[in-house]
Amino acid sequence: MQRPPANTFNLEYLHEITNSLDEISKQKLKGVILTSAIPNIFSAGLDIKEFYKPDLQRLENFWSSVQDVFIKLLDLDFATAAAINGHAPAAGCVLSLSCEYRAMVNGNYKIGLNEAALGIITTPWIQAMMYQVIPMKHTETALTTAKLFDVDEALQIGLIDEIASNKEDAINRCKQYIRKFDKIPLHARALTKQRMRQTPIKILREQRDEDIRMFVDVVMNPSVQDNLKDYVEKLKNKKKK
Ligand SMILES: CC/C=C\C/C=C\C/C=C\C/C=C/C(=O)SCCNC(=O)CCNC(=O)[C@H](O)C(C)(C)COP(=O)(O)OP(=O)(O)OC[C@H]1O[C@@H](n2cnc3c(N)ncnc32)[C@H](O)[C@@H]1OP(=O)(O)O
Repeated sequence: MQRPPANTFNLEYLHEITNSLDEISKQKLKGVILTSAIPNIFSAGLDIKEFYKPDLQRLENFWSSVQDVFIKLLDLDFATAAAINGHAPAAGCVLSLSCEYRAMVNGNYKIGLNEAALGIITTPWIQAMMYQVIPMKHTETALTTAKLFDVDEALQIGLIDEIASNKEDAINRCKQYIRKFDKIPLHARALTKQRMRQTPIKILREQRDEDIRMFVDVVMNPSVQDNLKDYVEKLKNKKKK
């Protein structure tokens, strides 16, 4: 990913990712590694500008495009791994959860689902992605407290699989993970993976319209917009301090 300054997902970038995923799906790949070309930031999640004082039509398109990306990512036949070379809050974390394996570079980085701190809530399919990786009880506490884990905590709780010394090491560990499937028939691997992930995939496929409606309702709530205003201000003012 290379969308400076923070690899945030806006509508256009989501379309680019969808197109890339469509393109790679046609190829006979062994696996895919997601990483960032931006030092210290894997992805800062959704672009807050998309849902602070939004245009309604664009907001609906935006969430529908978020759904497209994650339906495709969760469903990829081949192995997926994330070399997390920096912060991965919110949708940055969700992106890594869509992969089967996560190696995170050691450093003063945070990963987790902090949506509640913005006054928004995680959708059921995102919750399912989290509790398929870490236990339900930890998921509930992490989501309700908007917990961002440091690298050691993330390993301890199982949110990441390994700690890497740098980006290259993280990518190598991802490659090693992908090589594990060299002798496994692709079809069996893909079907097993898709069955294991059927909860978020099913919710995404069968409740798309309802999910968009809930997203729009939550985001357009005046108190949520007030929270987002404060959050955007806080992000802007960080630099001035
Ligand atoms: C039933 C369900 C119904 C409804 C559901 C509702 C919602 C859907 C739920 C969940 C989906 C996911 C949501 C999200 O992803 S929301 C986004 C959350 N992201 C964050 O909170 C991260 C915010 N950013 C940071 O904390 C820091 O930037 C970070 C630690 C990542 C990096 O810090 P660093 O000091 O290295 O850089 P900064 O100077 O802070 O940032 C650089 C630059 O980037 C801008 N920035 C950062 N993050 C965002 C963002 N998410 N959106 C837009 N812009 C962002 C930041 O302002 C700086 O800009 P500039 O000053 O112009 O350089």
